[in-house]
Amino acid sequence: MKVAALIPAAGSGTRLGLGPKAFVTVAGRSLLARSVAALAPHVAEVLVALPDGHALPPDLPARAITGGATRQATVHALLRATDADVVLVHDAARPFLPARVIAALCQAAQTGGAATAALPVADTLVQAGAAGPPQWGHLVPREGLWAVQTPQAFGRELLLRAHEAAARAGQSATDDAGLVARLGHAVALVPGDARLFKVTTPGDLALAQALAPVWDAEGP
Ligand SMILES: Nc1ccn([C@@H]2O[C@H](COP(=O)(O)OP(=O)(O)OP(=O)(O)O)[C@@H](O)[C@H]2O)c(=O)n1
Ligand SMILES: C[C@](O)(CO)[C@H](O)COP(=O)(O)O
Repeated sequence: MKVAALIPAAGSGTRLGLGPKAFVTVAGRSLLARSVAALAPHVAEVLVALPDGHALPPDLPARAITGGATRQATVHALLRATDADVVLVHDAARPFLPARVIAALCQAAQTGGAATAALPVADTLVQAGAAGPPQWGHLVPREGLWAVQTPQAFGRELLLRAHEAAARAGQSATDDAGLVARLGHAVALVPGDARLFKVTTPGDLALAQALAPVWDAEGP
């Protein structure tokens, strides 16, 4: 059973404001390098999608393709560039990836075909009111709600079928598990980790910079 890691790293990092986010460094190592290093020991190959005109740093154990205009298009291109049986799709923007989560996802995907890291929601959730400055609209019951992370793991053929169905229907999604669920296929929710937060804003980068010394000392 060949397992490949597919790393969408072709985003422009608009919300962070520091250019292509994959190359932003935390404690001397890029977000991309951190994600590749976490995944490489667990898979047969690592495939990275980069922004057009960018090359993979020479020392990374991975090969690269050019990504698409959206994360969904990027993952679709990654799927077409590998012959693996199982794929682990992981955002380069989530640099702190525990080995425990990788192992659990691979197991869940081999058992049921589709799985995602996720965490039960721990905050009170509110839907903001209509127009104007954000105000309390109404409470969203959090019981049974999970926040979806990556990695997400799938049989490659299943995920490719989900992407092709979405492309035919002109449907978009912010992740891959949602596309598979839209086919009616079960997706296991595998307990993720608070450290698997996505570096999206300057505040997230500050958090990553504070965590990196602890993470680098204890290892994944
Ligand atoms: N066309 C795109 C857009 C996003 N991504 C990747 O998808 C992951 C999650 O996306 P996000 O955190 O939104 O990254 P950006 O799109 O770069 O951020 P922003 O939306 O702020 O521009 C990132 O690893 C990003 O590189 C990608 O490969 N191709
Ligand atoms: C895939 C993802 O990380 C799951 O939570 C998330 O949907 C990515 O969203 P983004 O806006 O592309 O960062």
